Amino acid sequence: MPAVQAALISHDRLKPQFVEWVVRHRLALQPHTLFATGTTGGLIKEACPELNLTPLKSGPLGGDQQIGAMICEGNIHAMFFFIDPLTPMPHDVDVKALIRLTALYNIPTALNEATADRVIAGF
Ligand SMILES: O=C(CO)COP(=O)(O)O
Repeated sequence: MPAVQAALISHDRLKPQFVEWVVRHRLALQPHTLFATGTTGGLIKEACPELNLTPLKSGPLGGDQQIGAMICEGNIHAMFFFIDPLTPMPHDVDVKALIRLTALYNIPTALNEATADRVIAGF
């Protein structure tokens, strides 16, 4: 697959699982330009400093909306977002809006590990 710009995001409870997933797939991710919400991005940078990753704002502070704006502008081509379906979030509306935009713009979107494994297989 030609180089894509991908978004990497995880809610707190899934962050250990998500970072492990990124480490496992770092060779597949390496050629691509990656953007992440703030806390997720910081953890990925610690685990895989070789990745070309730009952290944005933390999700609750507008990071999901930043990713959504990039999708609208055609600058995100895939999203890996381990969502937590069991924890209420203050920025739930931002999460919903982001997922809506991935549907609207037909962006390959992985909301759990099983889907992420299949989407990354196409990279
Ligand atoms: O809350 C998030 C996505 O909704 C993730 O944000 P952080 O990566 O800053 O924790």
